[in-house]
Amino acid sequence: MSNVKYKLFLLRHGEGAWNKENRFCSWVDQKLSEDGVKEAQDCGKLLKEQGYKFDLVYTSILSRSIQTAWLVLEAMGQEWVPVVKSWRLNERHYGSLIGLNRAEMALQHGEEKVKLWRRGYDVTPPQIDESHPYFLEIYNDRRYTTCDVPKETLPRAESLKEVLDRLLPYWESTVVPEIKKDKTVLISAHGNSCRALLKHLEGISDEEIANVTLPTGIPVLLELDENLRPVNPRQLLGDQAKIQAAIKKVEDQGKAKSST
Ligand SMILES: O=C(OP(=O)(O)O)[C@H](O)COP(=O)(O)O
Repeated sequence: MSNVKYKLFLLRHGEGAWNKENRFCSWVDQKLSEDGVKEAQDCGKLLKEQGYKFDLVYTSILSRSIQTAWLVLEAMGQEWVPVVKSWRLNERHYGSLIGLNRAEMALQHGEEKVKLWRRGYDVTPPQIDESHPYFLEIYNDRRYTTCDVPKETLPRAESLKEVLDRLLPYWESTVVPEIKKDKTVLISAHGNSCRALLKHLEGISDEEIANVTLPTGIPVLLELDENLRPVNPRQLLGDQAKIQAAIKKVEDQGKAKSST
């Protein structure tokens, strides 16, 4: 359409080891699985075939989003494109749920409760504390001394709303000015940081955002007007039947099932 001024790409990283194991990964720094590497490479190939060219890539400071960005750029032959990282694009902090298996949680607490924890817009899970098995691994990691806030003030659990609250200042101050310089931007981030940004850009209601699911490794193209408002519906690029199956798989992760 004629009033499309900017193209923005959002991408949830390729599958990580804990996506496969159906565990809440969040701020634990899992690498991509073998399938996840392939998803990222396939994503890069698709974007290359379709002729897209990036000027700037933003990632979180979690390895799976950075690795995905590298693999996409490599497959596109655009390795030189600058990559900028911020904790503000990190996955939602799942608090004390980190490391737990979703299907087992559904067995213990019921599928509705797990759905609420996963998709309730303003629902913050219980905070992580020092007794949690992954607390030290997260908060003793040197990357969290490099953030634009003191380590002590970093979140200990977040709702999707709180993700948007920490992401929005970065979006406005850092990403938007680059887009307005006509740069084609790829944001290689996470299921929930991308959902938070989509909610903001598309004006999705608190209720409706619960029904938006992003599969791993599938680029989302947003066509925006000069005020960065979407002009056309978002496009998930690739084989639509496969994309629908991948969305269903993510939604089904919260169904009750014993992992033994
Ligand atoms: O780490 C996570 O997402 P990510 O794989 O996009 O980084 C979360 O565990 C996503 O879980 P959810 O789909 O239950 O919100």
